[in-house]
Amino acid sequence: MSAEVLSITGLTKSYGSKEVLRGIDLKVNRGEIIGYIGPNGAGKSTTVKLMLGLEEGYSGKIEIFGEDIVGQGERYKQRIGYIPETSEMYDSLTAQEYLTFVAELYGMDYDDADRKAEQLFDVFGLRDVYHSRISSFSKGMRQKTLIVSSFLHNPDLLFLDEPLTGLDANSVMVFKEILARFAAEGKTIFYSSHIMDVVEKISNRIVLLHGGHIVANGSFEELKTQSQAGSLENIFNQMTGFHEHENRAAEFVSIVREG
Ligand SMILES: Nc1ncnc2c1ncn2[C@@H]1O[C@H](COP(=O)(O)OP(=O)(O)OP(=O)(O)O)[C@@H](O)[C@H]1O
Repeated sequence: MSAEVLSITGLTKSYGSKEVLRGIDLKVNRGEIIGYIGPNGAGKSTTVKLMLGLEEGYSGKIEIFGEDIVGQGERYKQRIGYIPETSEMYDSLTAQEYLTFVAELYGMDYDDADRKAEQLFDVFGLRDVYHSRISSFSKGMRQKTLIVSSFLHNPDLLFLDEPLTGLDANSVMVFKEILARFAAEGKTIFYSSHIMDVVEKISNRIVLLHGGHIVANGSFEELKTQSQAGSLENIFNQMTGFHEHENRAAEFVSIVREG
């Protein structure tokens, strides 16, 4: 497999008159963990949805596994795993029904998917609820189900949008280790999150989207040197021009108190 897994050139996307992406260029290689960050509404999910073919109507070029996604049909998606930001799960299904259903969509054999899903559930301590309905699951259990569903077919490229939502501290440790091991094996991970200390630690490269443009693209060490800030949180504040957290907080508190 060639080193370049993902290439975005001159990507623009608008919703009505609102220009969300204003010309994005990005190349991602095999085995990289890219921390894709930016303020709320910056267009992170939009970028991911365009790459997955879930949103249409863009200009520019998106190549995945060396080919333009236009004209690839559904084929390239079989090699992709996706944890969406918010997900509509089929609550009335059991975990077993849901996971085997998703796996079959990815072309897996039912029995293989069933055996593997149950084993993966067991790793997360969920074997006892493999046959329970998703509607009875806690937030963390649902998230673990999504994690299992995104990895079940052994994808080469993963788009993970806030994947730690609802996970307890022990499960977070397991999941971070899983990502590091997969990246070392050559899987490529596109990781979108607002939890800056995790992004700082797990990413080989951090890409910051702001105002429709990529305003930073480098390792944490490189960004730290460029911006003279100590943490990714500070780099984020600085590069997005945000210096007023104290004023905003004081205003909020005062309105609540007086209103
Ligand atoms: N289907 C849609 N129709 C109209 N506007 C949309 C649509 N989807 C997204 N947007 C707008 O595009 C912008 C980018 O949204 P997007 O969800 O990509 O941001 P994000 O960076 O993922 O934000 P967050 O950090 O809050 O998840 C927002 O202003 C949003 O309102």
